[in-house]
Amino acid sequence: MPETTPISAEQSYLDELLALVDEARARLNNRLKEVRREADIDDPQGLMMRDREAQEIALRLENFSAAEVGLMFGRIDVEDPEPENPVAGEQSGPEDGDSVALDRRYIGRIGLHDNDETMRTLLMDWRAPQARPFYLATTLHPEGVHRRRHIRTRGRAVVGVTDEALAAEGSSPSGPTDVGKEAALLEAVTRARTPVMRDIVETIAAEQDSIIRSPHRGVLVVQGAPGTGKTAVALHRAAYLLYTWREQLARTGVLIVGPNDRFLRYISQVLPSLGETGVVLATPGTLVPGIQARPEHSLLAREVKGSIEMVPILRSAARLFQRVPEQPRRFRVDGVDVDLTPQIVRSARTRARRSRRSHNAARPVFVDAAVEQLARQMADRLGEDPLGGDNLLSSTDVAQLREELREDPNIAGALEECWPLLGPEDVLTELYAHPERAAAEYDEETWEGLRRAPEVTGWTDADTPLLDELADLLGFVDDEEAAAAERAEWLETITEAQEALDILAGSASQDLDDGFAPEILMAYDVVDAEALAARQRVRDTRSTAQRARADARWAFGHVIVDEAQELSAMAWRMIFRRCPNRWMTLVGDPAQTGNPSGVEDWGEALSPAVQDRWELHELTVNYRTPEDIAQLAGRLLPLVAPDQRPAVTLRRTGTGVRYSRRNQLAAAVAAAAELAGQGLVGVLTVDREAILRELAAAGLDVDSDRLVIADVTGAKGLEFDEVVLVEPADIAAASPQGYQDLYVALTRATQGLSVVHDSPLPWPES
Ligand SMILES: Nc1ncnc2c1ncn2[C@@H]1O[C@H](COP(=O)(O)OP(=O)(O)OP(=O)(O)O)[C@@H](O)[C@H]1O
Repeated sequence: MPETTPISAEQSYLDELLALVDEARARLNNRLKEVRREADIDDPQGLMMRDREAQEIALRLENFSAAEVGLMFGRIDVEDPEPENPVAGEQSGPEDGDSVALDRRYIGRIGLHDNDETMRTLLMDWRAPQARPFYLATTLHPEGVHRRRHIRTRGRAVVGVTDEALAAEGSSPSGPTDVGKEAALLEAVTRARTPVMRDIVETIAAEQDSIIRSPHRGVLVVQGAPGTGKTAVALHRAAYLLYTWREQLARTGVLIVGPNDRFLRYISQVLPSLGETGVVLATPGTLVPGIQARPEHSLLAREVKGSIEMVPILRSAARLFQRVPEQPRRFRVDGVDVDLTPQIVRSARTRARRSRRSHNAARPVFVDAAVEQLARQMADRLGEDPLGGDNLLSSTDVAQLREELREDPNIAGALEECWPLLGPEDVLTELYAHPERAAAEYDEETWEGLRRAPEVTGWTDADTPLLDELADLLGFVDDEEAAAAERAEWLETITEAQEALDILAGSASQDLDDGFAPEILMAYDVVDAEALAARQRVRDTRSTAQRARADARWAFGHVIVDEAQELSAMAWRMIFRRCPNRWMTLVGDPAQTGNPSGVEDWGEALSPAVQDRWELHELTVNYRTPEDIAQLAGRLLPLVAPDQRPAVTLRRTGTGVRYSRRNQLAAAVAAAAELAGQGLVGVLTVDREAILRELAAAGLDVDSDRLVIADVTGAKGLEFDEVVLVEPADIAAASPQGYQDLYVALTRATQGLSVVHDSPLPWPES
């Protein structure tokens, strides 16, 4: 009999768990095959249910695959009066001598139960409340944990265990603390980086855990220096909330907003639960359905368009479409002249504006008021009593006149010119063509920020919040109209389906004549137009995330914003519109604000939406940058955030800070790649295109996914093993937020930093 070691014991346990996973996976695969076989095209309802089931199974299979690596990573023996898995022979007692029962809990990426009727927990999901002591226990505050074990695995093999004695067993508060945790942590933070972020479930720190599991149902702001785990915490909180509030959030969805597409790709696979159907990942530029925004490069445009001043400017831009003609216009209706006078339009406009409805919703008020006055004018002319008595027309006659006026296309056209049905893009296009009209009270610089050459089309991410604001200001076409449109679309679909079937039926006989096997099932054999249309409809039964993404007015159950310091006042309004319940987690660092209209002060940014009803949490430990690089970045702190204290750096050393001349760039990048090995190199510069060309010409593989060449905006929130910083003085000088950008650039490296420059270094001497 080979001797049982802790590693072999844990290996047997892991084997048991993996067998369960394999079994569950086989069952799911079989069920998936069955579901696909059972699909009955004639039963739209059944089809929908099966589609859903297939989707769910696929998701669970994915979750199993994602959780398989590092399935279990920890174990605690913790005091529990009713242990589910009692620790055999260990009824150790505290000092007062009472015996205390211990429960052995294995902690992992997912939860697993025994298959029998006991449903005994074999593996505790890290998000379960009972797993929490694993993260919180320290020698000083053991939280009832007597022993904690960190289990390291590679593939399906256990490769190491580290034990810590926390309470009892002779541990003393003066003894070494958290050694196992530190070993696991050091291994995690020094690991080579890949283009996608890893989860931190094995080593979540207590200060991070309290944010992840915070029961706060309002706005939670998480602030911390670069590398303190803000992104990690935000994503793990999303996973935790999805686990804890599954029902509610599956229906309402969770929105996660990040600064750019590369960042969204970087975080998209951190946790399997983020792949759930209720999670929408978006940048502020993609939040308005149907708009594909490109980045806004003009600093002035970003500053002007992000400012809260845009609210009155947009309002007046929309009002400019509510026009009063200078001259009366005469129309002939039923042989009678009617004059649409400036007074009539002005008074109808006042009535509509006073209704306090949005522009489009107030349009019927405007039309009714104008028609009413035109009808009165017409009645005066038609029904005038030659003897000077009361008007001869009855109220029914006047009502009739109103209808005639309303249906007269010339009058309808004239009223449409005075108060048109508007879309956000109409108004913004007009505003950018003539900013001096709507922003008459502002200066030339503001107009410059708004103006756009007529040949430019499409929108930037600074325009998206304005389009969203306008959608609110103008109002959506009213719901009844929307329902009518949907009905019309539905009928059209049925007609199209019938036509498609007719064509199919025609070509099928052709095909059969051409010698096609008669047993090939033709669409018209199995489905008629109604059923086909119905099928399309059930196919359109989209997931929560799909529906939320397509609906500009979707109210998400929870909203998470990463790099929240980048949001302008207008972007905040857009985000808050999507979260009427104000249950949000906002993570960011004002010292890294690159957007000239971004956040300098949380209170100022949030007060318009929540006053002072928000909670601030701070993260204090930097897990990313080695000490030498952190110290260099720290020299900028007095310039970018004088009130902020630098984070405690977890890592003492990396590969160091190196300096070289500008003409040595290619060599510096090659050396960085050598040092990074399998890891990532980030080249950060103000001129991405030029550097890309230069490095390609020097023979470097610029297409490699291990080499990222980016400006600072494109590197926000990301990290690289080695960073090559090109001409830091240029970054500092490129914008009013140049030092903030430089601070971001200096804090991206997990191992080493290479500074390539001819210009003097822009940071203060130490
Ligand atoms: N408890 C932890 N255990 C192991 N690694 C951690 C832990 N917390 C954070 N990290 C790692 O530290 C790195 C930095 O984390 P993250 O990107 O979340 O920081 P951040 O505060 O968002 O940084 P920035 O402000 O630069 O965007 C990541 O690689 C993350 O996985």
